[in-house]
Amino acid sequence: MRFLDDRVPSHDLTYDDVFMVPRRSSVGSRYDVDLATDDGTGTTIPIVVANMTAIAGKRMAETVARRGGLVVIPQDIPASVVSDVVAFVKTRHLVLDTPIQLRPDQTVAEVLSLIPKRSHRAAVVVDDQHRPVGVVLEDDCVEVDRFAQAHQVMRPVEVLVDEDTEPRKAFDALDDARATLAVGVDRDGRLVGVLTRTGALRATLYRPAVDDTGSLRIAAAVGVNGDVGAKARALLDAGVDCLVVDTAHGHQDRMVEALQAVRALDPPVPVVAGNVVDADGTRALVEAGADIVKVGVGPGAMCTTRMMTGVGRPQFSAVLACAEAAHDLGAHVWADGGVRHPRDVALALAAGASSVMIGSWFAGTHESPGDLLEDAHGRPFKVSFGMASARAVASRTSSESAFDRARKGLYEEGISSSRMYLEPTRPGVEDLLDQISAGVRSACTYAGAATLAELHERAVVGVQSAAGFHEGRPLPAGW
Ligand SMILES: NC(=O)C1=CN([C@@H]2O[C@H](COP(=O)(O)OP(=O)(O)OC[C@H]3O[C@@H](n4cnc5c(N)ncnc54)[C@H](OP(=O)(O)O)[C@@H]3O)[C@@H](O)[C@H]2O)C=CC1
Ligand SMILES: Nc1nc2c(ncn2[C@@H]2O[C@H](COP(=O)(O)O)[C@@H](O)[C@H]2O)c(=O)[nH]1
Ligand SMILES: [K+]
Repeated sequence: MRFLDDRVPSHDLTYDDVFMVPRRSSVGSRYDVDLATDDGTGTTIPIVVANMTAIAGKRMAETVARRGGLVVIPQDIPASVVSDVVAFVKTRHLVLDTPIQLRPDQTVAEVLSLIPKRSHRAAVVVDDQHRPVGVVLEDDCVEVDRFAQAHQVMRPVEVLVDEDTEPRKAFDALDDARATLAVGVDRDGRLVGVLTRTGALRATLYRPAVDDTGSLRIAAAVGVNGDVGAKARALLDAGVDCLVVDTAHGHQDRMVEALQAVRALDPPVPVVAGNVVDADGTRALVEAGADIVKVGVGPGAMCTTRMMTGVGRPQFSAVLACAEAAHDLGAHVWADGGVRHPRDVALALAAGASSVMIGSWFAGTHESPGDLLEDAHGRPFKVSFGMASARAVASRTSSESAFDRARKGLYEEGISSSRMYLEPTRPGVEDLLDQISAGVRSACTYAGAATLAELHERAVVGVQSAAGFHEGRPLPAGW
């Protein structure tokens, strides 16, 4: 990446401060761009979901890995639960989505509480042999007695496909039948998964992030406190594909010791560590054993660190400086936090990040772990909170004494409760991934890049005023 007309700015920059200029391109189509990363994580799109309890759970993990990204399970989750989550993700189908399954006698009240867990807004009713006997769509439950049972409201399975059916054939079958959901079964007729038309289309556009055995990939985080080696060992035994050693201030002795403990295990997976914002911090973590350095202090939507401490660095400059230092040592960086638009992802990649970590934006989706709530105007939202918020600290320290908990509770650097509204036209994380990958593919062709490495190499970035940023915003309601 270079700055436009080689004018290197004298101050640090955020994503909003910068823009990319188009360059002569020989990349004829946005579909010719390969979004795979080269950082050893095996991802085929440069998106990592942040290790935040309100965001990264098993449903998020399977959905994002199926589209080629990676989800980091937070450090606060008990090891036995992480083990279950990894086992769940590793057994997911690469094309079919995991449906909500109902017994025929489950009530409509239960159905309505479960359906919002899926952006396809449906559930499959199975018999005691696990064979599908019907499908319930949300519309089937309108003005129905809450104690009615699933078998009374379900509709017949309109499109039944073999689990190995080509996505395109499933798409055509759905189109012919004007049906919403194809139900996939194994050779014994037992339910394996479901597919919508959009799901079939996505199966042809994305490549899942899979391990050597063809199972979906997943990452998990450890903090820097306690027996880091033992915790990392447990995560490796559970089968995680990437270890993230995570703390607010990554450039500290305790992090270096934690990385040494992890390295002593000779982990067969990439090790990520952070967070830092400058070349010194990056070099310290790479020298202590990190393959990938996580960059960003303060840009996160739930983060109050900059307001509390004055510490941090505008994220575009932080990524640029850390990526340069990491590349010199043969390592990589993830740009962590502060992403609000697809353009921010493109700019972080242009600055040299191999992947971009997103948290809060994905909190407002069907796949985040929280319950779907509605505000007074009926707008759906989920509650999100920061990992250094009083709420997260209280849960992380629940086994400690009341005194220690109260003491730690004094140091909060995150928001404990925020509403993340679902975008009406993009309520699922896959809708957001579509939007982001479309934006990044397009950015690559504007830069004349067929890969992410070429984007970093070819990008020409200029610095703009607030008016410049403002001009780029769409004006759907005129002015
Ligand atoms: N990217 C960002 O800007 C930030 C991210 N976070 C996220 O919040 C989560 C919790 O992280 P964290 O608060 O580090 O908690 P951790 O549980 O990881 O503990 C951090 C350890 O580092 C010590 N420490 C020393 N200086 C600091 C400091 N300035 N801030 C925080 N800890 C410090 C703490 O000791 P003691 O408590 O005794 O001081 C504690 O032992 C992580 O997921 C982290 O990524 C949090 C803040 C900023
Ligand atoms: N200072 C804090 N930073 C936090 C907290 N919780 C998470 N984070 C950081 O934010 C990113 C995600 O950024 P987003 O803009 O996509 O939400 C995450 O990976 C952490 O580095 C917090 O409580 N305080
Ligand atoms: K912030």
